[in-house]
Amino acid sequence: MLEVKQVSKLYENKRGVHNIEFSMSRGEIVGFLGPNGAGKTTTMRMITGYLNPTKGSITVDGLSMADHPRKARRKIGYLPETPPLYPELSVEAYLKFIANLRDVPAREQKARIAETIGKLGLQGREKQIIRSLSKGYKQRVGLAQAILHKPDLLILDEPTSGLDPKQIIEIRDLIRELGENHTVLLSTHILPEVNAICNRVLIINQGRVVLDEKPENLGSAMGQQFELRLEVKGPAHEVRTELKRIDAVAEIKLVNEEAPAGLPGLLLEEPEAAGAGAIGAGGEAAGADRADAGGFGGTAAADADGAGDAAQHAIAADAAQRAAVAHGAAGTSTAASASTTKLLVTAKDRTDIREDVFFTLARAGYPILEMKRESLSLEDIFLKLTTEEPGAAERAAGEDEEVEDDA
Ligand SMILES: Nc1ncnc2c1ncn2[C@@H]1O[C@H](COP(=O)(O)OP(=O)(O)OP(=O)(O)O)[C@@H](O)[C@H]1O
Repeated sequence: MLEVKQVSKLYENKRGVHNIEFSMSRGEIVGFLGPNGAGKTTTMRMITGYLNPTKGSITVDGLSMADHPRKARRKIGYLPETPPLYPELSVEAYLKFIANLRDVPAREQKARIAETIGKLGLQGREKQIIRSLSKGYKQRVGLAQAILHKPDLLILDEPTSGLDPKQIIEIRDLIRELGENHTVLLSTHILPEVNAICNRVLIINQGRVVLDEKPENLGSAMGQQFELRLEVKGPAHEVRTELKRIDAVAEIKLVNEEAPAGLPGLLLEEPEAAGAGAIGAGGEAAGADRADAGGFGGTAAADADGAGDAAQHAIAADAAQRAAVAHGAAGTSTAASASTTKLLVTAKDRTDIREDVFFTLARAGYPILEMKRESLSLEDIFLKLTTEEPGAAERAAGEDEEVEDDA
């Protein structure tokens, strides 16, 4: 549907976009993300034919934007950041104007406008002057002008920017509906919006595409391991021993959720020395030994300033839990939490270990209270990919490309 090949746009100040390349298939809804000034609007304006690329080619449904701009633009509906509305016109008069502008045949215009008004929920507002509409309704009119000529491809530049939460939900629902019949490229700063509507994510930073993935593949694209967060009813050492039997398990960490504020989710390796026998023989004593020995393999967090105290606290808490279990306090509410172990289990080679974990712990008689696959949030990924040394792109652009003025 859309092919963007090695497209660059260089402005006088050398900013712009550099060798952007991606394609979109029919029916896709692609979220286009990037920090301010990354190049989203520049890219969208080139795709819609409002700006000429300095180099590279753009084709829409096989039509080159450079060679057949009029025909190619007819296939595109564009909602710029600020919708091009005429505030003095009524909704109906404005859409009639747009229908003429976009060569909608005169005999079809009335029905087409009525259909579009229905689709965008603008019934009852046909005669209303655009100036008097709320921002959400103005945005609906903006979307109406973008789809009136029945384009295949919709380019929407921050369509929910400046709307209140209710309007955001309404416009999002509309976009999702439009996505059933259109291919959509949608720029936004609202990351949950991408999770809510898009089936692909494109991240641009300093004028370059830095990620192009389906949401479900984001974790592995970022080199994320297969990790499970578990809450198991059973003593830590035994649970850990059972999990170690699984070949595909690479690492098991106990999760301390009682760390002081500022050190959330500190992870502690359980010391090998604390054997099941010792606990069975006298939980309190075994726990106390562990605390004294301070034997834990900390993560980076545990090495941080002040983490030593947190680790001691965690080990003492764990010792108390074990003591409670050993003293037969099971059945009380304290004991219920005391017999629960929280762990983070990492698999070898990104193997899906969920079934193995389930059956292993079930066979051993340790019920899993909660099992959750860890996943990187889009926010984490966005920050990771877009936090770069400022000016790097400009320097790179200056090295290999010539400067051109805005078209
Ligand atoms: N007409 C122009 N002349 C010179 N530089 C420009 C022009 N338009 C954009 N730029 C520069 O090109 C870069 C990309 O801008 P663009 O507006 O495409 O970013 P964006 O990702 O849409 O940002 P935002 O999220 O803030 O809307 C920026 O550094 C911007 O300053």
